[in-house]
Amino acid sequence: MATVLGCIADDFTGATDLAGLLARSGVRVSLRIGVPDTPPSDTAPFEVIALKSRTAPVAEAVAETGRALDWLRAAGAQRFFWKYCSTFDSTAEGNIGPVAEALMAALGTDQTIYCPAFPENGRSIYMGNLFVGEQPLAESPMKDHPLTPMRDSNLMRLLEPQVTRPVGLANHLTVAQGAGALAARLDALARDGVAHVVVDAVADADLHVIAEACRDLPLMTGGSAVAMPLPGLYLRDGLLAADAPGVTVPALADKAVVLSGSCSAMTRAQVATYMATGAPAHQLDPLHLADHGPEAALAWLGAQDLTRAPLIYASAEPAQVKAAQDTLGTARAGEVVEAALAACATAARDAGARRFVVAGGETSGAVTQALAVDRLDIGAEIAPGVPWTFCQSGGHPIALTLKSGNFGAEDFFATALAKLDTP
Ligand SMILES: Nc1ncnc2c1ncn2[C@@H]1O[C@H](COP(=O)(O)OP(=O)(O)O)[C@@H](O)[C@H]1O
Ligand SMILES: O=C(O)[C@@H](O)C(=O)COP(=O)(O)O
Repeated sequence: MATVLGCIADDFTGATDLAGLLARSGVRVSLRIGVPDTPPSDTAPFEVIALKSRTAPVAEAVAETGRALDWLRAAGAQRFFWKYCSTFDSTAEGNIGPVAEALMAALGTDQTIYCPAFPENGRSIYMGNLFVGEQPLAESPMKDHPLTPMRDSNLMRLLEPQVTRPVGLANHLTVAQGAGALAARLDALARDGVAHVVVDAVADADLHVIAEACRDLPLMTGGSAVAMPLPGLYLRDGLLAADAPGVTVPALADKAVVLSGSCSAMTRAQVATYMATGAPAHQLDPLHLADHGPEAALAWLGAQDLTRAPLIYASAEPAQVKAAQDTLGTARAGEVVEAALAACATAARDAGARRFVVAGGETSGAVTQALAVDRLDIGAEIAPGVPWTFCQSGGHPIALTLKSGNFGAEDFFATALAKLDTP
């Protein structure tokens, strides 16, 4: 089926987040890991390409996104969505703005919108300022993010240094008046030459207004939530067949593994909660891994009953992470952990595991690559923004969930595994 909306996401967990919200509609969503080497075939109405471009050099991110755009156009898409983090993770150089401008140039469009709001996960925008729960972005834990510390909460000020053309705002007073008022505001801003429009949203109802007003723009940009109403609107517009088939959940053996490389506060709580259920667990120590490799972890895993879904985790308190980073360097500490979790993933698969719960964005990249997964079908959501996905690895059908560090409730791991049996 020709693709109706072509989406490009700047990281893997963000891509499954977007795909999961689109799949709430029941319409088939397909997610490609990286830009496919082959021309489009067996395409879905919603195609998402997951890139690992959030912190890549700007030129690299722009080039990779351009390749993704070309592939999605070949798949038939005429409308496009650029997905970045709901906390607007970026630096003064990019990559949100430069990629958006490059996409706009390629699509020949003079205006796009920016809406990272995700009310279900506590992200809202008012008068152009982004909030995480009740805290302005710059006062939230995101101020200390290791790669993209967010030290300003104002999206216009964050975006301005990243783009060459004027930035403006469509504020909540306009959005509250409905799609017609928002469309009129966007037109007025376009007449004034404003290319980049931040749009306020504090609730899902605002996202519906925005999607309604912007659904025919060549390019929309934002977090996952503003794309969520699009399938329903496209169905209404006749762009999508109502009987578009959903994803078929494969029959999977119940052997499972949980792999956690995220050190976020929420993931640490999820690790503790899962261990409290009595699940077998093994902690990775980056210093040990740097000297001896993952053999001890692999030996532990090899002795486990995979029907009990053992947990292997490196998740640690900030002081422990800092100690490992001080000794090994930040990059090396991350690499040894990611390599070990990747090795555990393939070992678990070879031992019969068919269900994988993975916590952490970088971790998800490492595990997905090790499992040589190139395409995911999107299934049921476990928590807002975290779906089960289905794919092939090593000739076997497997289920994989890639959880962003900040997402999910404390019982996420057990809930995820239970959900596969009760769709
Ligand atoms: N104990 C640890 N010490 C140092 N680095 C760690 C430790 N545990 C995990 N890491 C690394 O921290 C990074 C966590 O990033 P990521 O997987 O993206 O999680 P999140 O989504 O929470 O940001 C990974 O590179 C991981 O390998
Ligand atoms: O929009 C979001 O918050 C997520 O989809 C996302 O991008 C997550 O990134 P990580 O926290 O780095 O996994």
